Amino acid sequence: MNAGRTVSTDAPLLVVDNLRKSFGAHEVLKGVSLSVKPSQVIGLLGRSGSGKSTLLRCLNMLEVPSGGRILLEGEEIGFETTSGGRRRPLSASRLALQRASMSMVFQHFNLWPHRTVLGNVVEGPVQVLGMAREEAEALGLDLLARVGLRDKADSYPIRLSGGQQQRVAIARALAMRPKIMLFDEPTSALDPELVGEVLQVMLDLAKSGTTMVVVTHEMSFARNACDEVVLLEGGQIVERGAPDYVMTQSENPRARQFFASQRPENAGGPV
Ligand SMILES: Nc1ncnc2c1ncn2[C@@H]1O[C@H](COP(=O)(O)OP(=O)(O)OP(=O)(O)O)[C@@H](O)[C@H]1O
Repeated sequence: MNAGRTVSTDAPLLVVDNLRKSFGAHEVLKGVSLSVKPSQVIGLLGRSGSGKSTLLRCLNMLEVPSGGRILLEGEEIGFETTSGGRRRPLSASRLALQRASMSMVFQHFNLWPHRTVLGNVVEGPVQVLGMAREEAEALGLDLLARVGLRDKADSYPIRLSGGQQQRVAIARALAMRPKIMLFDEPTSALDPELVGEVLQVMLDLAKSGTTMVVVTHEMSFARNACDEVVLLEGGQIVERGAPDYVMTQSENPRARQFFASQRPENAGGPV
């Protein structure tokens, strides 16, 4: 257990079962299985090209898996079973609702430049969830306060630093009231001096019980915020477990090699 939180012992919120993904002849995910419990924070680690982003993108169907299943609270993501027992892809509108329950924060924040910060945060709840604008704005202001940007509500993204823009993107993702937050290397496009403020927001979310799956190269964050880290290599999970164990005690040669290759200043200490 990390970040001073209690992870629920409930049934898994998310189950990934034998997930496969190929791009043409290139098999990128070769049967990945994992589960995420409510309030758990899972770190996906591994070398460049090991399949971390592809795995995350498959979770909410930004990439359609080639095989396997993903279940959120027992409901299959992206597919439904007809009354005749046939499995078929979900309609676009139902898929949009499922996606909303697994909000994603990307490396590049992609805020709408012509909308204010608050406008960026409220658009999803209004358009996708059908929330009344007034309610969405109240929620948006609360979430902006949570990421330390309440005073920027009326600013336009261009006036904000990269770190601030990424914090807006986190508020925007939270506004969908997701069951799980997915983070795809949320700090890797930032100047080094802006990384800490984003990691701190993520650490606060972790402490407050947000269920999170995080692809990261930030070893200190993985160590301090994650309940479990999963090491991917060549599209397969080669090690998993508590961060301290996986990062410093595992006897698995691939894990030892991977963590030995990480920069020392990135391998421990505060976020
Ligand atoms: N849309 C795509 N079409 C073809 N190949 C892809 C596509 N997306 C990813 N790949 C390939 O899948 C492999 C895994 O990529 P992925 O981005 O999942 O790795 P990663 O572990 O997240 O790497 P990084 O840390 O560099 O982001 C790579 O060889 C990549 O080129």
